[in-house]
Amino acid sequence: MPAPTAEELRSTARVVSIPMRVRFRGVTHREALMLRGPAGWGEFAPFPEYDDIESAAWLRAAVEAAWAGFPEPVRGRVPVNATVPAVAASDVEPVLARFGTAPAVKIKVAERGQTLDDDVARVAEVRRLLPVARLRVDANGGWDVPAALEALEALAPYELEYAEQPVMSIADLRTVRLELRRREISTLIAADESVRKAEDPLRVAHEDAADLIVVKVAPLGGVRRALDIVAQAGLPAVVSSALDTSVGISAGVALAASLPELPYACGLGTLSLMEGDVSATPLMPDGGWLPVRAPEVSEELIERYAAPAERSAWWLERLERVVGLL
Ligand SMILES: O=C(O)CCC(=O)C1=CC=C[C@@H](O)[C@@H]1C(=O)O
Ligand SMILES: [Mg+2]
Repeated sequence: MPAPTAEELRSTARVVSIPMRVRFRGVTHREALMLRGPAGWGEFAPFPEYDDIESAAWLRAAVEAAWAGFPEPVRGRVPVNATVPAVAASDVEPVLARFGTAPAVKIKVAERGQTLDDDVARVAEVRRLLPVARLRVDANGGWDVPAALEALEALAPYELEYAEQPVMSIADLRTVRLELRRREISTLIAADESVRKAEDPLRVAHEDAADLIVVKVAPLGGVRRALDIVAQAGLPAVVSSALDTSVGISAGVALAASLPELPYACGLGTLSLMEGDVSATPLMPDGGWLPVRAPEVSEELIERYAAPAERSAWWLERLERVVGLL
C-alpha cells in the first residue's frame, strides 16, 4: 500500500462533532476527523488531551482503514455488550432501553466524585433488570489495591464475569488478580489501559497480571497490529470502541471478526450512547449482535454534524503535526 501524502490526507479531511446522549468519560460532544481513501473511510479521533505521539497510532489506524482496508473476516457477526456510563441507578433503565437486547453489559464504576455505594447501586440495578446477563465493570484504573478489593468483594454477589482495569499499574493488577483468587472470588481481571496506553502492550500478559485483554483498533495502530498483539499475548481478547462513529466501529468489528477466537461480547455498541452518526444506517447492535460490514457514510450527515470552524482548524493542525510523526 503506498502511504498517502500529507496533502492527500488534508484534502479529504472532514471534522464532525456529534453530541452524546449521555455524558461519557467527561465527553459531551465526540469530535472526529474523517478521512477518505481508495479503500473507504477512516476515523482519526484521539481524545483532545492525548499528545501527538500517542495520537500517531490513531492516525495509522485511520490510514489503514481508508488506504488498505481490513483482513478477511472469519465470522459474519460479532456479539456486543451494552455500555452503562456512571449514571445514577435511576437512569440505568433508559440507557439499557436504547441498546435493546443485552446478553452482556459493561458498567462504568469508580468515577471521580462518586462512592462505592453509587457503584453497587448501579450494578444492582442492572442485575435487577437483567437477571441472567453477563456483567462486567470498568474502573479505568480509578481504584487503588485496597479500594479495588473492597469494591470487587462488595460486587461479587452480582456475579461479574470480569473487572476491567480496576487499578492502573501492572503490578497492582497482578496483586488484585492474585488476591481475588485467594479469596475465591471468581471475577476475572481484564487489562485495557495497560494494553492501549502502555509502551509495551504485551507486558501485562508476560507478567501474568490479567486473565484477558481489551483491544481497541485506533490506540493500537490498526486492525493488523491489534491482531498481532492478541496473537502474541496469548490471552482471550475483547474488542472495544473508542466512542467512535460507524467508521471507527466498523474497524473494531473488522478486528473482532478476524480474531481466531472471540469468547466474550465486545464493547462495540457505543453508538447507542450517541445522538447521531455519520451514517444513516449506523452500526448499532440488533439483539446483541453487530453485522460485519463496511459503513455507509453520508455526506449529508457529515455536513449536519460539521464541527465549528475553530474546532475544525484545531483538528487540521493536529493532523498536520501527527502526519509528521508517521
Ligand atoms: O467497552 C465498552 O463497552 C465501550 C467503550 C468504552 O468503555 C470506552 C471507550 C472509549 C474510551 C474509554 O475510556 C472506554 C474504556 O475505558 O473502555
Ligand atoms: Mg476500559
